[in-house]
Amino acid sequence: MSLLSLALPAIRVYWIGFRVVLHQLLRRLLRPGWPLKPVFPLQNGNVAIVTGGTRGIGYHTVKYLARLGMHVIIAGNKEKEGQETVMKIKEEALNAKVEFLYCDLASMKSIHQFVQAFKAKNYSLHVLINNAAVMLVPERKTEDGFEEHFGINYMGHFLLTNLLLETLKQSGTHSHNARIVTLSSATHYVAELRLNDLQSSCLYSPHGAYAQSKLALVLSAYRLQHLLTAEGSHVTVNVVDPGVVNTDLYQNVCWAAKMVKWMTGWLLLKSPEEGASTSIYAAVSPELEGIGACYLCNEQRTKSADVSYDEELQKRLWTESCRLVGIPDTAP
Ligand SMILES: NC(=O)c1ccc[n+]([C@@H]2O[C@H](COP(=O)([O-])OP(=O)(O)OC[C@H]3O[C@@H](n4cnc5c(N)ncnc54)[C@H](O)[C@@H]3O)[C@@H](O)[C@H]2O)c1
Repeated sequence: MSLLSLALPAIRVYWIGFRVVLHQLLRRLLRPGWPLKPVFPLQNGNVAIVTGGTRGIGYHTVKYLARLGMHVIIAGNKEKEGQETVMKIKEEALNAKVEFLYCDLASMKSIHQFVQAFKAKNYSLHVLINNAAVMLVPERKTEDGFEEHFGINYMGHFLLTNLLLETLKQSGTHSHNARIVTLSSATHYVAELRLNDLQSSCLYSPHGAYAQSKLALVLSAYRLQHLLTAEGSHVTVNVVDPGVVNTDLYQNVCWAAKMVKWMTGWLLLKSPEEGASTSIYAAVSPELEGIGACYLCNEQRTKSADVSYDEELQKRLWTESCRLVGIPDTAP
C-alpha cells in the first residue's frame, strides 16, 4: 500500500471541501440575505422520522418540521442526548410533537427493533430523513462487521429505508407522495465505489471510506426511485447536499483543519440552521411534490457525479446491499 494511495483520497476530499467553501463565501458576499426564508405549508397530521436528529443539521431539521406541526420521531443512538433534545424542542415550541426512539445504525438488530417499535405505534410515515453519519473515524467495524462509514452512513440507512418502505407506500397518495430524503455530501463527487472492496479492507482511507459511503447513498437513492416509479408507488426519493456546515461532524479532522474551522467557521461555513434548509426543502416543499431522483444543493436541483447515474452500478450495488443486510432483492 503506497503512501500516495492513502493520501490521494484525503487530498481529493479537502480539495472538494475547499471549492464548496469558496462557493459559499462568494454566495454570501455577492448575495447577502439570499436565499430568502421560504414559507412552507403547515404539516399537521404528518409524521416524519429523522435519523441523527439530536444535533447539528438533524436537530435543526427536526425543530423546523415540528414547528410546521409535523410529528417528528428522532431516531438516534444516544438515549440521554435524545431525551434532552426532545425537552429542548418542546420548551421552545410548546405544542411540538417530538419523540425519541433508540436506533443505532451500527447495528442491524437495533434497526430492526426500532422499526418494530415504530410500527407498534401504528403511525403513518410521510417523511423519512436519512441524516445521521460519522466522518473520518479510525478503521473500525460495526456490530455486523461492516466498515463503520459504510455500515452506519450507508448500510444502516439502506436497511432502515427498506424496512420502512411498506409504511411509506401506505402513507403516500397521488397528490401527497411520501418522501425519502437522503443526506449525501459534495465528497461523493471525488469518491470511488469499489464493489469488490466495499468494506475498504484492502486499502483503508477514512476520507475515501466516508466519500464512498456518500456516493453509495446517491446510487441507491436513484435505484430506489427507479424501482418505486416502476411499480407506481407514491413515494419519492431525493438526495440532499447541505454544503459545508459548522457541526460536530468535523471532530475527527486533522488539527490544522480544526484550527481553520475554529477561526473562520463563522464566515466560511454554513450555520447548522442554514445547513438544514435543503433537507427541510426536500421534505416539505410543494415544488417537489411527486418529483424524485434529484440531487439538491442550496434548495436547487443540480447534477450529481456522472458515475452516480450509472444504472448498471446502481443495480449491482443494490443487489449486493440486499445480500449484505439479508433482505430479498425483488427487483427485476
Ligand atoms: N457538516 C457538514 O459540513 C456536512 C457536509 C456534507 C454532508 N453532511 C451530512 O449531513 C448529515 C448531518 O451531519 P451533521 O453535520 O449534522 O453531523 P453531526 O455530527 O452534527 O450529527 C450527526 C448525527 O448522527 C448521529 N449518529 C452518528 N452515529 C450514529 C449511529 N450509529 N446511529 C444513529 N445515529 C448516529 C449523531 O448522534 C448525530 O446526531 C450527515 O449525513 C453528513 O454526512 C454534513
